[in-house]
Amino acid sequence: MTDTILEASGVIMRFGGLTAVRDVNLTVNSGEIVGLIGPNGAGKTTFFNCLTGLYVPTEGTVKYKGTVLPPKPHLVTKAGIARTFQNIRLFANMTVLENVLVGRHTRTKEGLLSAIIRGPGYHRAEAASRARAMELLEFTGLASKAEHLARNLPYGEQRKLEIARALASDPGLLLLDEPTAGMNPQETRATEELVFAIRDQGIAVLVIEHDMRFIFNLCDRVAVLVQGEKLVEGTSEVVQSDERVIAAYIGTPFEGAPGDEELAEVEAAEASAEASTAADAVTSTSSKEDDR
Ligand SMILES: Nc1ncnc2c1ncn2[C@@H]1O[C@H](COP(=O)(O)OP(=O)(O)OP(=O)(O)O)[C@@H](O)[C@H]1O
Repeated sequence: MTDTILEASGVIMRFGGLTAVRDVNLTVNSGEIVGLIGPNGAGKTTFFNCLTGLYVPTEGTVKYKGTVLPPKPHLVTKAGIARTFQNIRLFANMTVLENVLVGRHTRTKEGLLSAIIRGPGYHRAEAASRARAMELLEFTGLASKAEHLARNLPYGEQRKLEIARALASDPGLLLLDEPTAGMNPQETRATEELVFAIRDQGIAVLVIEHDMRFIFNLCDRVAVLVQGEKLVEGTSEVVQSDERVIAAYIGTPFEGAPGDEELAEVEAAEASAEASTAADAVTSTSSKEDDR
């Protein structure tokens, strides 16, 4: 039996006359990585915002582990859903470790009074939070940068730090909004590994991404939004070969379509093969001339 942890039913989000999300149903089961793709303006981020309490859907319900979520982001986090944002939202002048500690606050029970008095309970809780935060920095490969200011991290590591901070709330479901935006191919590959490792820790993942290779490698299931509506949903194999998806979004069949890097490699290999054929031709002509 599958264990559904997120269940969005009939979600509609209107902004005045514009309907950004149209009657979308989506589930995420425990242990799953689910992708949400679609062209720019399809409603993906708006849908995420409806799931995380940033927007109250005009219609529809969102349940996490069978309970309707409260329409407040911090309560949604407390319930067990964490997220990252399309545009990095770190505390730039805080250290890497402090950023993760901020993400931990929904899980610390110590109140304001305890923080002011700074009694033994406070110190114990703080030590436990630091230990957990360091564990997460180890997990995301940022431990050696714990004391660096967040703003001094390279871009790819800032994105990783956002993930570490989201994990600090001990979520059961992690929502990632374009986690590889602006990354080079190596960083993208490392992010893919990180998401698999997160899933292996028992955290389900729902991810928005424009990088189709990343999505199709990673996801157990992919849903496609077009103009606010869910057009198709299925396994990577089903979605990437669906004619409607190819027409509406991908443009050309995904299979075998090389990325820019691969294209450059192929062209370089062809150019070098042509050059060596030409060189062979010159050598063989001159050796024929020598033979005469
Ligand atoms: N707060 C808002 N007020 C009014 N319109 C909005 C608001 N947020 C989003 N929209 C509109 O809703 C539609 C869906 O936008 P959304 O950002 O959700 O798309 P998206 O699929 O995430 O796009 P992208 O891939 O470019 O991030 C767009 O037409 C957008 O202009």
